[in-house]
Amino acid sequence: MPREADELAALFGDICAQASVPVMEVYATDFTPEQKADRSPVTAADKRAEMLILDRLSHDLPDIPVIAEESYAAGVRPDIDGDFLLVDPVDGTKEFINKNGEFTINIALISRRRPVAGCVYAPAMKRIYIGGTRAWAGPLSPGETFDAAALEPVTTRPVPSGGLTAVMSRSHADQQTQDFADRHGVTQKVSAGSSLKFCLIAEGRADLYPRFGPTCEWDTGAGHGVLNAAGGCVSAPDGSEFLYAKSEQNYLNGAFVAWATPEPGKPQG
Ligand SMILES: Nc1ncnc2c1ncn2[C@@H]1O[C@H](COP(=O)(O)O)[C@@H](OP(=O)(O)O)[C@H]1O
Ligand SMILES: [Mg+2]
Repeated sequence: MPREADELAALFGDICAQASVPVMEVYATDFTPEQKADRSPVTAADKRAEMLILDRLSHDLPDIPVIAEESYAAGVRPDIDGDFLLVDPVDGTKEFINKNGEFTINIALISRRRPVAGCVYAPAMKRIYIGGTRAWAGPLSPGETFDAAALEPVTTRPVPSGGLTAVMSRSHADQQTQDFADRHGVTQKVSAGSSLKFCLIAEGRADLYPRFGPTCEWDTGAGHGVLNAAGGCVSAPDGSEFLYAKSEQNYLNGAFVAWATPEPGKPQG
């Protein structure tokens, strides 16, 4: 469904743009974070943006079930038996709370256990990424109308002769991740919050993103979709496929590595 994937990515862009309004309203206040049952933080922004996104999706794509971070935490668990949507209304909640701007709004479509369309929007950084058959990125201020025609195509970069740049979690970096980078020719390490890490590779500003700490499918689906469309891939550290729809393990991901190349660990010359 090539064209459809691009249309869906643009639809997700439009919905993320709209969802940025409540997110940035809360961001501008002295909000108080709460703790979820798993002790991870949540704010009014996550809840308000997720309600808006779910409203739009139920109207625009009524037949596709949705797994959304906050609803899932509250016990909403639709049966998945085919295509489904993943929603993370504020990925990088810690970055949101720390007010460093590195948080994103994420929507992805998963088909046959793989992302086929996605949008990652970083409203505080005023940048949006969408991916379907190809990937595009561009400036977008919170509350501005989304216009797919205003975006530029983005692609991953060939291996730089000076060594690889790895992008890693700002809040969840660990020794295993550092070791993987050191074993794979990384000469520069950059920290970033949220799904922006996939997007930095997608637009040719980094070469890999190793992640050994836990994430959930809604944290990765949209960024993974953008990266695939830009010419990269995501795999398990041993090179095996990184798949979605892991309902039996509560959509929890295992370790993965995002690469700038279409095959894991095979840098282009
Ligand atoms: N113990 C844990 N279990 C599941 N996911 C975790 C986790 N610790 C961190 N994460 C995930 O890592 C994401 C943040 O990644 P990063 O540190 O790269 O920005 C979080 O997204 P949220 O901020 O949406 O909760 C959260 O889902
Ligand atoms: Mg998240």
